[in-house]
Amino acid sequence: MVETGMKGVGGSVCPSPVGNKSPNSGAEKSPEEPKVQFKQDLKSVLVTSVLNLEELDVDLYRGTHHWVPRTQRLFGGQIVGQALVAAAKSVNDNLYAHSLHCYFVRAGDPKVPVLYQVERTRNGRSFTVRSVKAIQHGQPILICQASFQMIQPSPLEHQFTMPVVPQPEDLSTVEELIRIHLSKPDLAEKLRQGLNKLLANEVPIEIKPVQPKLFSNFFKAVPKKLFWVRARGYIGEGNMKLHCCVAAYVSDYAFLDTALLPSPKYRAQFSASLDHAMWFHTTFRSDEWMLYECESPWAGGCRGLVQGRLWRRDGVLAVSCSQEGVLRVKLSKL
Ligand SMILES: CC(C)(COP(=O)(O)OP(=O)(O)OC[C@H]1O[C@@H](n2cnc3c(N)ncnc32)[C@H](O)[C@@H]1OP(=O)(O)O)[C@@H](O)C(=O)NCCC(=O)NCCSC(=O)CCC(=O)O
Repeated sequence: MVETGMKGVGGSVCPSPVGNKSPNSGAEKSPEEPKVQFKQDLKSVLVTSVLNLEELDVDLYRGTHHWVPRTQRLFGGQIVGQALVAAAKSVNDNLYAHSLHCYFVRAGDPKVPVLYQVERTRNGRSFTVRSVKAIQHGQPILICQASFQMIQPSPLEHQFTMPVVPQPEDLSTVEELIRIHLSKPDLAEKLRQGLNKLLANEVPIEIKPVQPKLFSNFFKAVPKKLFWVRARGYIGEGNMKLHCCVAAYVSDYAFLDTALLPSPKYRAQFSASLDHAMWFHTTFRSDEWMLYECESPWAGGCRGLVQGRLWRRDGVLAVSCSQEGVLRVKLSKL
């Protein structure tokens, strides 16, 4: 088990009802991840800092920020991840998050920490529910309900099939793709500045787009994108509660802009997630590559709906997500 310093977010791996049976096991085996030395040495900042909440009182925690988006409002994934950490601290070790539902009701202020107040809504025989309020300046910025369940195997099991895509070893990271763009001598200066800003970002997530073209948002496309994603640094096996909190962080990144893909002539003037829901199906490692399959079935009324699936690379559906966001757009000059 990983030593996280996170009381209550420890525990063993969750053998969930959907189980650990890999659709790919016994058939084609995924190539083993090469042991990259720095990844083993460098513990994920998500574990050491972002999700390492300070306990102020019973069911009251304080969280600080690591990376703040250029919008200068707190990253939604950080707030959801921290809220889930706070909720998980108040449940028994034999209970695992299976879902959460959140509303982002105010922009988070990066200048001050966030307080997380947990209400023990109900303890049941199988299911336990917690409500968490994330507070800044005396007012809620996020309300979150998280539900936990004890391990209950069931004969009822099915899942969709994971899309067939190139393996992460055969794809470039976002940073590598940006450097390729930057090496082009005819690159517009404004775009160069924007790309350099992106490179300077210290997002604790690594991404390898399956369709790199779509990440530039210049091409009209169906509202669907796929990318491999993992937390930067080492987290390790064994702490499933922590991996769920990291997945909550990761799942909000580059999610909502899936709704912009069919309309490349517009760019978002104001975009923010309004709500976020997640369902955790089985065990996974958030510091290992997972395929994020994002699609947007609908956009309208200055809002976009996005749905996502996080696949383990052995073909197991690990997490499902949904989000609606506000999207106020203007004609793009590029
Ligand atoms: C969504 C809102 C903004 C609610 O919208 P409201 O319109 O009620 O709020 P508001 O404060 O009155 O307005 C917010 C901004 O929208 C503008 N605005 C409001 N109504 C408008 C209208 N009808 N037409 C044009 N603009 C309008 C306001 O002028 C203001 O712009 P100005 O600001 O220019 O004055 C709020 O609930 C909120 O901030 N929630 C938190 C959302 C959030 O932070 N989510 C997580 C981060 S998002 C994220 O992490 C995604 C990450 C990713 O995609 O990678």
